[in-house]
Amino acid sequence: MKDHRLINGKEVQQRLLTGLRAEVDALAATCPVGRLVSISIGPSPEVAVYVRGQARGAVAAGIPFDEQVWPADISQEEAKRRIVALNDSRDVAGIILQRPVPAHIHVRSLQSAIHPLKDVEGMNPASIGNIVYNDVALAPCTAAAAVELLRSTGLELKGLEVVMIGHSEIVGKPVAFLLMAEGATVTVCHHMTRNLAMHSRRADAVVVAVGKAHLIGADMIKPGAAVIDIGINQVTDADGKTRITGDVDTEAVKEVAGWITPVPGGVGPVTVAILMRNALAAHRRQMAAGWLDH
Ligand SMILES: NC(=O)C1=CN([C@@H]2O[C@H](COP(=O)(O)OP(=O)(O)OC[C@H]3O[C@@H](n4cnc5c(N)ncnc54)[C@H](OP(=O)(O)O)[C@@H]3O)[C@@H](O)[C@H]2O)C=CC1
Ligand SMILES: Nc1nc(=O)c2c([nH]1)NC[C@@H]1CN(c3ccc(C(=O)N[C@@H](CCC(=O)O)C(=O)O)cc3)C=[N+]21
Repeated sequence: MKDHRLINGKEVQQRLLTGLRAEVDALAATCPVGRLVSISIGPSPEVAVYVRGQARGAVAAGIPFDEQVWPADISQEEAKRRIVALNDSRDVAGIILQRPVPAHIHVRSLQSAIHPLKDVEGMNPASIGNIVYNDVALAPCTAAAAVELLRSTGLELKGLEVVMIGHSEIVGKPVAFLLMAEGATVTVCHHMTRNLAMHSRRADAVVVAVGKAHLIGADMIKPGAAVIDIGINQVTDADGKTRITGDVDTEAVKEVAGWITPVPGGVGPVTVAILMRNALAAHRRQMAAGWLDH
């Protein structure tokens, strides 16, 4: 039997991608969407899983996907030069720089080199700044995915008491800003928070992005609350097999929560769909700015 407490991220992904496909197809005759360029620097297994998902999502959305893997020993200057060339290419709709990058690369400097109109991850400081002004069309993908999943519960976001656990630049902070823009009351917790459970137990919705398996147990969640689990952790079972799990003890929390996103099959697939939505939004902004003939 289907468990209605478990939110199906794949279904949300498909719904988003189907809608995008219609919009992308409608543009094909007048001003077709350019390619989405994925940049990985050196090989990385974490990134490979994500990029595979992106390539599949791009096919479903009808957006050309250009997967580039730059040498692990590329210099900062050469990487920046290549990004600037992509900024200037008319047939590039968007650029995503996959993290992590090798230690000698200054990731923030490279993110700043991506033009804000092509910044599909919303990680350029100018893009992050837009979010503070409630201009949320190009928000960091994972943060936007968490909000989309919360929306899919049907809960009224206005006035919702949300606890965000984790305050990184790529996830926790943007989630807090996006939810504030929706009218939620947001508490942000992190590793210096004195009593995490005291905060999380009060919340109508808990969003978790920490990177610690089983951080959130059933005693930390108010009955009926929504739980959005962003964490990705590799764990080894008793039989020696490795698998991916989130930050939430899903089996236990599902007994008290009203809704919960599983890992895998929750936030991850929706993140991919949001990246495609951002690519289309970037394309439309370039059209509006007069960068493309149409
Ligand atoms: N599904 C997806 O699309 C994505 C998933 N992820 C996953 O989400 C997780 C978080 O990623 P990211 O934000 O980049 O990670 P970071 O390591 O940058 O941030 C982790 C955050 O958790 C906080 N924290 C650490 N320990 C605790 C604790 N015991 N209690 C409360 N807060 C704590 C840290 O606070 P402080 O800084 O104060 O130490 C920090 O703000 C990871 O598992 C990552 O793999 C990330 C990106 C995309
Ligand atoms: N600049 C940047 N932005 C990111 O957002 C970013 C990044 N770099 N580097 C790597 C991490 C990781 N990440 C994932 C997103 C989706 C899945 C995903 O779709 N996972 C599937 C599982 C896929 C499978 O196992 O084949 C799921 O959860 O169901 C996984 C991982 C984004 N990250």
